[in-house]
Amino acid sequence: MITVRDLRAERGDTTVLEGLSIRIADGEFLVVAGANGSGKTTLVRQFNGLLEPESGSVRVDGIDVSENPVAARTSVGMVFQNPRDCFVAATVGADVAFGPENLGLDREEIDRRVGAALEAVGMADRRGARIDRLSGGQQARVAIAGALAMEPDHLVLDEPFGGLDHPARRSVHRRLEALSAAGTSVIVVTHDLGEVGDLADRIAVLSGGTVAIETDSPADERLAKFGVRPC
Ligand SMILES: Nc1ncnc2c1ncn2[C@@H]1O[C@H](COP(=O)(O)OP(=O)(O)OP(=O)(O)O)[C@@H](O)[C@H]1O
Repeated sequence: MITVRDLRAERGDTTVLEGLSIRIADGEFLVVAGANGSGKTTLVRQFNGLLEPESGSVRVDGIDVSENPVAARTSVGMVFQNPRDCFVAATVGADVAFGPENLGLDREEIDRRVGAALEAVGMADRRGARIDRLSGGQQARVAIAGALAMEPDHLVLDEPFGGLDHPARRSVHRRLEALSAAGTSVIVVTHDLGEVGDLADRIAVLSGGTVAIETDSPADERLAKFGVRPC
């Protein structure tokens, strides 16, 4: 469970979020939507301590993120908008294996996780490929595979599907759906609901620094008023 209470967050000298509270249950598939600049990235980066609240609290599985960011980073996996900055190895397989290796898992388990994660993003046949020779969309898929291979309790994806073609998107969506059904909370940030809206248990729309509306339907007519494209 991720619990945000009365969060106030600033970027530079601007207050981006104020009085924001939300609970994300284990196994919930939550879409965080809202117009550009509404604070979606600012919110989710609090979940693993990349940003800290000015006031209020963020707790992951009962542990305050400010007090124990290491615990939060272990249990909250995150895929960023610009994956290019996040690669740590030269080849696809080595990069996806990096996280599981740091968890101290044995080689067999690491291989299983890397194989399953690359399969989920349609890159199983590119394990030995050099990352700097991949297209932007392929790099985005490797970044998603890296987070999947960690098998975190909570998985946050911030605008992850932009560069992905339709088969890759569908495959990743299926994997996210399965993870959520198995108890992982999945949080997807977007301003364009597309197909992901149909997967969501809940869509939370940020506006005015807080959660302006919550709905379980991507067809909810109120969404358009907040700069969210329904499909
Ligand atoms: N490093 C920064 N320094 C100052 N202001 C920032 C910084 N990063 C973001 N902001 C501002 O904070 C506000 C919220 O940004 P944030 O990235 O959280 O919004 P978002 O909803 O994720 O936007 P988008 O849909 O464009 O990705 C914006 O007004 C933005 O200009």
